[in-house]
Amino acid sequence: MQLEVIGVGGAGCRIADAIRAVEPADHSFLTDVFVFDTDAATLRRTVVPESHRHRYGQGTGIDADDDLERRFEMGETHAEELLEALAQGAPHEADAFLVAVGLGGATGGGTAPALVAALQQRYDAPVYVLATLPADREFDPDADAGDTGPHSRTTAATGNAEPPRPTAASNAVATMERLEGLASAVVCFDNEAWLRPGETVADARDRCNRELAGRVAAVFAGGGSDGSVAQNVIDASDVERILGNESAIVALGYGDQDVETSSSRFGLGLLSTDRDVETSEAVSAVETVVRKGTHGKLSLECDPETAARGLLVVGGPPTWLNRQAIAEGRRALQSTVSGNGVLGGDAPRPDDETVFAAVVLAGVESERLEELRAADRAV
Ligand SMILES: Nc1nc2c(ncn2[C@@H]2O[C@H](COP(=O)(O)OP(=O)(O)OP(=O)(O)O)[C@@H](O)[C@H]2O)c(=O)[nH]1
Repeated sequence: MQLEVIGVGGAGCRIADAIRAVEPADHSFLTDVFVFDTDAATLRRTVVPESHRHRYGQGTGIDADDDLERRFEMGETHAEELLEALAQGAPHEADAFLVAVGLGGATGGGTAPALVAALQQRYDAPVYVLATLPADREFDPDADAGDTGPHSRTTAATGNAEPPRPTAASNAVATMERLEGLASAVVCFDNEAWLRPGETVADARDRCNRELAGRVAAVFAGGGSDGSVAQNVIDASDVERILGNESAIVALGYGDQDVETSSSRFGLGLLSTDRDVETSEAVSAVETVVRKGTHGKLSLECDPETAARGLLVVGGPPTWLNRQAIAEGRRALQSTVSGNGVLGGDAPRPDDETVFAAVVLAGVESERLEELRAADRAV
């Protein structure tokens, strides 16, 4: 499918950049990647072409004000301008939009609701939101036991200082509420669960963004590449069926395993040939990655059994994609989620040396969102 990615605010721009970086050369799935921010420096740091960067809101005074309510108004004022900026690309060719944003701040969280509403109105394609949730240590001085000292925002590892964001939980909750009923679905990535003890978001963000971008690519870039055809292509309408159009909360799972795809007849790598793959090892690899994808670390911690719908994409070198094992993986996912809407597909990647499973759990219930609401109420 063809996805149009729009990053808004600091986190959104960096995540959009990271998604662009993982687009496989032999399998493009992005119509365009745009980055929007009030901050020129953030835009400059992306590798997105200048034609696809847009600075907005300067000179209004609001860009210097971090009050989220005022930023919601600013979002509404500028939504049309942002849609116009998309005309530098080919938004009409997109099967879906993905608006990436870090919840907790004012810029991205303030702009995303109006931008999502405007995109929904202008285009027929679904508009998904990819949202990071703030970590406790950003707004709660006592949260991270691994900190280097009381109320410290500097880690011993890198010294990456960050100003606290006392309103991060409240901002995240307020933006989530606004997105309800506007976004087709909200894919969440919880920074709290992905930061290591003592790390700040600034320390961890490149690693987190790579992780998230890899999951996004694995889901949205389904299908074959380099002339190899998937047995079961996951297309835009499959993704739409699973993500829905009712602002479902979505968690992404991922598991992979390196596999040997060639063998050397003389032991020195002089004559390397495609290796025969035993059925049992292919089955075992698929089983392993599906298990990791479903029960390993999710982008948002939740009980997979609360999911209303699920999607499984298994990819890798074609000889490793055992059809029966993939079908069995889909059945296993079906028996895990509570609803009965589960789809599965394969993504042959002849040049890869990794078998992977990407899992989408849609309509999940997550305690983390409840924790953020509680933190908001406690302010
Ligand atoms: N995963 C991830 N999270 C990030 C990143 N940068 C920031 N965040 C998170 O996103 C939240 C919002 O940060 P930004 O995106 O920089 O904020 P903004 O939308 O530009 O808004 P302001 O800085 O308040 O103007 C933070 O509270 C962090 O939780 C990033 O690169 N990756």
